[in-house]
Order: sequence, then structure tokens, then C-alpha cells
Amino acid sequence: MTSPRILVVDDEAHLRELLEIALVKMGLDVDSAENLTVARARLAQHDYALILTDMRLPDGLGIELVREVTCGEKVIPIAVITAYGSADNAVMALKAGAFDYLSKPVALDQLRLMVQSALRIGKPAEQNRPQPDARVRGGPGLRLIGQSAAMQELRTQIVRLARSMAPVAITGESGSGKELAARDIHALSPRADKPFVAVNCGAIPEALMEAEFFGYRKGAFTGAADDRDGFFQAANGGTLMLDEVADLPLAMQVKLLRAIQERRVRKVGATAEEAVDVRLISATHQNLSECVESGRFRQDLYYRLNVIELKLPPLRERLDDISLLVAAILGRLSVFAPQAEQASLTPAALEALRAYAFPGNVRELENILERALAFANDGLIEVADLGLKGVAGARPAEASMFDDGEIDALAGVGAPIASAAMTASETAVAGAGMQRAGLELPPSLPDYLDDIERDVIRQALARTHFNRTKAADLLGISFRQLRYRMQRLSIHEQD
Ligand SMILES: Nc1ncnc2c1ncn2[C@@H]1O[C@H](COP(=O)(O)OP(=O)(O)OP(=O)(O)O)[C@@H](O)[C@H]1O
Repeated sequence: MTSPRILVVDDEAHLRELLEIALVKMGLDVDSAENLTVARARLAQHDYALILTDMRLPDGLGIELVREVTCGEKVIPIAVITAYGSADNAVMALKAGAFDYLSKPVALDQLRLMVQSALRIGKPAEQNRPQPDARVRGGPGLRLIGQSAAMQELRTQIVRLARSMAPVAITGESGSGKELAARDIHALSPRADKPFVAVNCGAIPEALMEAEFFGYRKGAFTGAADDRDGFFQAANGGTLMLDEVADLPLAMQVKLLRAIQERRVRKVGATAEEAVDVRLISATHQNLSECVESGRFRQDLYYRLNVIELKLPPLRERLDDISLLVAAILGRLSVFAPQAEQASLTPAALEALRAYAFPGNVRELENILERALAFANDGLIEVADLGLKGVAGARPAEASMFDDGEIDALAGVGAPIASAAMTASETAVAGAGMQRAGLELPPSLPDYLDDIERDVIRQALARTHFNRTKAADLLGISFRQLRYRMQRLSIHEQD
């Protein structure tokens, strides 16, 4: 078996030699070139598994080679060697399509990690092989569903980004699939068989952040009974997703920047640093450049994280994907709710979804379908079952008024009125309760709201002599919704 062949392009003979020795020790064949002209000639003669090029060469810039190689037909990872602290060059090279970069003086442990990762390119991990439903998903290994032009473009970008180490900043509204996109990048990358670690930066108490990110040594602080790894070590060799990155406190931003620049972290309480090989993906639904302008986010960290930007379109801008998404979501739900397998939407229900603004994007569609299934007769989901009332047709500006919590409340996720759509009457009841200033707080909000809902339904039933159809009309909900609620709240005819 022949060893992978590497091309080293550098005009400094001693550095070329150093790299050659290190690479040969790793069992690789090495060719070298002292300038761009020689490098081009070598490339025309041989296939290379990796190219390592210096940035400044006597007859041009290494970045020219990066552009030529990435535009070429063969997929060859190319990494640049930049002067120490030259963030500009590193970012420019990554933007131009370089697979990765190394700073001078080249640390051998980092060189080794980078080469290993580069050599995995082109060898898809088992889980990335085409899946049976690849057509629906739109490509091998991709979990993001959709055939709209926007999604096709997004997938092309994801496939390209998967081959690089460049930090990616994913933006998009809540529920639009940022985490799924990050997982797809990881799953298609040569790091797929290593961990994908997603961290919600807004959910970690500031005092624990450093220990959570970098780990700690036994005895570093009260309660540190053992050595513990942090997120960086946990994601070593793989991908670390910094979700809601705008929520990072400034002090932590400084430490994170350092870890990114040095590719090393130091556990809390440790004296030595350790090399980490982590591909970073960040995500936020906030406007990060506005956060930079207002001083809430460091410009230098922004620059480092935002090398490549991936924008996820909101669902309302790709309504063509609704049918595919509905089919896929019902398929997924059938694991928990067998009736979902045979479920379908009436043409009117599908139309209603197409006319809806989806402030909570795909996550909201999932919630809507989950609820609708509970109401659907014989698995046929009708417009009323979708519970779109009240927010249907909301314009984007209004849509952005909803944050996750509000969407969850509307969708009933985890709330007592949970698995049912929040109807106008519920909103009124909840609203009336909230307006009562000085109200004694109930020990359990779910029980409290259940009691109110039970009272209201009982009153409506009493007024209609237990005619459930009329009672549902009175309350502005469908018969099935009323029946479902009565079951849930254990309201029986004899009550
Ligand atoms: N294109 C898509 N195809 C299939 N499922 C999707 C798609 N986009 C989003 N989803 C699903 O929608 C839900 C929300 O997606 P995800 O968590 O990736 O969104 P997000 O943008 O990261 O949300 P947040 O900003 O709230 O963290 C998940 O269950 C995900 O599987």
C-alpha cells in the first residue's frame, strides 16, 4: 500500500526540512517546492493528499495556490502556514477555501492533528453513506429537509464547508434549523466519527463557564473532587457548536479567543496547557455585528468566529418545503404516536400552513403537527386541528416579537394546556389572571390554570345542557378540541 503523498511549499529550506522530517515520521511521502512555479509543476505530475503552503513565496502568495487548488476538479485539502499572530492571513486563507492554517512556529502536535484530519477527507464515515431516504433529505447524510432553491443552495454550502476547518457562524431565526445544519456539517466532515458537542452559551452560569469550557483539576475549587474535562476536550477531534454565542459574557469571550488562537486550553487549576483539535461552529438568532457595535461582543472574537457565514432562511420564505417537511415530521412522530403513520392533511389544512408565517419556524411546525394529531379524526388533519387561529398570517415583523418561550407557550409545550392549541378563550383567561395585580401566586401554575380551564368548560357545558357541540361553539373551539380537553381534565357528563 502506498503512503499518502504531501506537498510542502516553502522558500525557507530549514522549515521545509523540519516539516519533511515530521511528515515522514508520520509515515507519509513528502515532496517539496520552494516557490509557486515549482509547486504548480509538482501538482501537474502527482496526486496529493494534502498541500501545506507558506503564505509569502518568492513568486507570489500562498493564497493564489489556495484559490487554484480549490477551484480545481480534484478535492485536495490545502493548508497555509501563517506568520505568528497574523489573524488576517489565516482568516483570508480560510475564506478563500483553505482547509486549515498553522501559525509559525509550527507546533508538531498541531501539525499532526491537522494532517490526520486532512487525510480523513474523501473517506466518508459509515454514517455518511447515502441513506434510504436521501432523496427526501436532499442528499447523502443530510438531515436538513427541503427542496426549495434556498435549501438546495444551503446544502451545497454545507457539503463544501464540511471539507474545511474554517469556523462557521450560522444565523437564522429561532427554530429554523441552525443546530441541524451544524450537525450536518459535522456529519459530512472528516470528523464525523468524533464527537459533536453543542453548548448553549446562554444556559451556563457565568461563574462556572471557564470550568465548563476548559475543564478543571481536582481541588481547583470547592467541590472539584476529581479532574474533569470541559467542552473543548469532550469535542476533541470533532466539532464544538457554540449556540447562542451572543450570550457569552465578555470575560469569557477573551478566554475563548485565546483558546481559538492558540488551539490550546488550560484546565482551571492546571499549570500546563493542552492542545485541542476542535472545529468551531457558532450560532445565534441575534445580530452579532450589532452586538459588536454596541460593545456586547468583542470584535476580534467576532472576526475569528465569523469566517464563513451560513444563513438559514425562515420557513415562511421557503413554503415550497412545507409538504416535504410535513411528511417527514409525521414520519418522525409515528415512532411515538402510531396514528401519525397513516395521518395526512386535508388540502385546505396544507393550504392554511402555506399561508402561515411560522414565527417559530420548523420547530413550530413540529409542535403544530404534534398537537393536531391529538385532535385529528381517523388521522385526517383538518384546518381547525392545526390551531393556527390568532397568529395565522402574522407578518414577519410581528413574528419576530415571539421568542422561544413565547412560542412554546403558544404551542403549549410543557405547559398545562400543553398538548392543545391555545385558543382565544384560553388567552383571555390567562390574560385576565395576569392583569389581577397583587394576586396571590398559586403554588402550582399548571394546576391553577387547569382549575380555571375546568371551571370555564363546566360553565359552558352547564349553559348548553351538556351539548358539547354548542359548548365548543361558545368557547370558540372545535368539538374535537373540547372533547380532548374534557378527557384531559377528567370532566364527565355526570359532573
Ligand atoms: N430543514 C429542516 N428539516 C428537518 N427538520 C428541521 C429542519 N429545520 C429544522 N428542523 C427541526 O426543527 C427543530 C428546530 O431545529 P434547530 O434546533 O436546528 O433550530 P435552531 O435554529 O437551532 O433553533 P434555536 O435558535 O431555537 O436554537 C428540530 O427538531 C429540527 O430537527
